[in-house]
Amino acid sequence: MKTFDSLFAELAEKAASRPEGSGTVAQLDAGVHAIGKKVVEEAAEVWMAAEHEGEERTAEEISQLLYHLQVLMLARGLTLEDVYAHL
Ligand SMILES: N=c1c2ncn([C@@H]3O[C@H](COP(=O)(O)OP(=O)(O)OP(=O)(O)O)[C@@H](O)[C@H]3O)c2ncn1[C@@H]1O[C@H](COP(=O)(O)O)[C@@H](O)[C@H]1O
Repeated sequence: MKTFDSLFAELAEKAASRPEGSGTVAQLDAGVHAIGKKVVEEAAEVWMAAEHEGEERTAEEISQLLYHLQVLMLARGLTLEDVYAHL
């Protein structure tokens, strides 16, 4: 099963190798402003799912929020250690 750390490693590799058709590369090219909007959008979807939908939908929305947070980290050149230092 994919984990937060293994997804980040996968996304970092995509950012470096820039494979054709990668949504992550497209997001990174769109920039911090666009990625930030996706983070806010996904956060709202997490909130709505948690209030009005079931566990499965809520978990799915949370996974999407985690993904977009990781893309934002990469766009800003942050590592997992940079974030974990504050946990
Ligand atoms: N885990 C994810 C992931 N979670 C969410 N997303 C993106 O976030 C979107 C979800 O947003 P919504 O559900 O709001 O759908 P939407 O509004 O129709 O999406 P958009 O039109 O805004 O793209 C999806 O369409 C994906 O673009 C993800 N995109 C990629 N991954 C994983 O990241 C890795 C690299 O992916 P690529 O860079 O695409 O190869 C792979 O392992 C993927 O499984």
